[in-house]
Amino acid sequence: MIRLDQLTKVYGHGANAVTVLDKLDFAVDSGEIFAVVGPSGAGKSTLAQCINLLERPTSGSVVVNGEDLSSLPEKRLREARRRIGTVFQSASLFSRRTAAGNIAMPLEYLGVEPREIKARVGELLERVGLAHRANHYPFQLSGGQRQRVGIARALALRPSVLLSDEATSGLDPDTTRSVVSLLRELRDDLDLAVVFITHEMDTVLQVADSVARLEHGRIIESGRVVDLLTDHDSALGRALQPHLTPAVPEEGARLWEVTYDSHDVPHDWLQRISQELGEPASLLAATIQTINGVGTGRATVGLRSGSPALVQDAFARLGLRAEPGTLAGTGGHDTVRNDTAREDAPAPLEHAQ
Ligand SMILES: Nc1ncnc2c1ncn2[C@@H]1O[C@H](COP(=O)(O)OP(=O)(O)OP(=O)(O)O)[C@@H](O)[C@H]1O
Repeated sequence: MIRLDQLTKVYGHGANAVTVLDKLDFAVDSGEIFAVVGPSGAGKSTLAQCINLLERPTSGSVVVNGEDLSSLPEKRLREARRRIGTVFQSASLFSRRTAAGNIAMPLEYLGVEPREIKARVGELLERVGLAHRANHYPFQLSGGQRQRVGIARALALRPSVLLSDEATSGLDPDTTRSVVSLLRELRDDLDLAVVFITHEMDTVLQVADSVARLEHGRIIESGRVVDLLTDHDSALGRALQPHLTPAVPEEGARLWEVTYDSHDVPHDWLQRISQELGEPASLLAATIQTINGVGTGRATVGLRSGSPALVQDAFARLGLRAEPGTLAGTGGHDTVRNDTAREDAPAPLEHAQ
């Protein structure tokens, strides 16, 4: 497991000092994927460099399996760094080395026996599904395959922590899904603590067990993904939901924005709402998914019922929260970058597309 205690990074001195990371605290257990999301300039790259100790924190500590790595002298630090494997954006492979040659590099630096290197590299290629590409050079591999080589290289020294620094940024959606599913497999099979740094909200939902939002060097909200998604008051939970554009309801119907407000919502809730209110409920938009066995999501529903209190009570009895909606749609955002604008300024009805 990895723990950050009051991790702070200040660049510059005196009047020129800039606090880029400000007393960050979080812990990631073995077998857990913890995402850190944040807009450009939030401090994500600096955080990645402090976690793998390419940068020394100004204060605070990075503790891996109980040992404070940030206070180690340089020589011992080199050894301790092996406990953290890093996957970078675009894999950062050496173009003159084959896939196998890239994966072998950390082992070669350590002076591991060639026979042992060969066996370990073979095992790692197999592990990431690239045994048939061992002798291909990076330019002969797809973006997703290069990223798999990067992951295999990061695992070469059997780390207990895997740091993914924007590893899926720039990949197409299918490739992202396949890299994410590999990371989840590795989390389970190798019991890794994975720190997944990204600016892509969509990917967080696919990969993470927990998530923290970093802004201006501070964690402003964090929690288990499933808890955030079922917490109506969570800005991060809302930002994690895909954006929805509801269909236009039939005349006279009122829009309701419905969110899962409990871990225990029946699958047939729409039917039950219709039965309870004695009228058809039209589903105008919905994004519903199961995360760790818990149903989460949001929907836009059209209803003619007159009494808002009656409608809200009916939804509440099923573990759902209903608020009067607008045609501007519900939901979150593809990336962190644009969501402040959307949250602060929901489009009025007449501007709906
Ligand atoms: N060596 C440095 N000296 C001074 N300021 C720095 C240094 N490195 C980063 N910063 C500042 O720290 C802040 C955070 O930068 P960082 O690159 O960590 O953000 P980021 O979230 O990774 O952004 P992006 O997503 O755009 O890469 C920025 O304001 C940046 O200008």
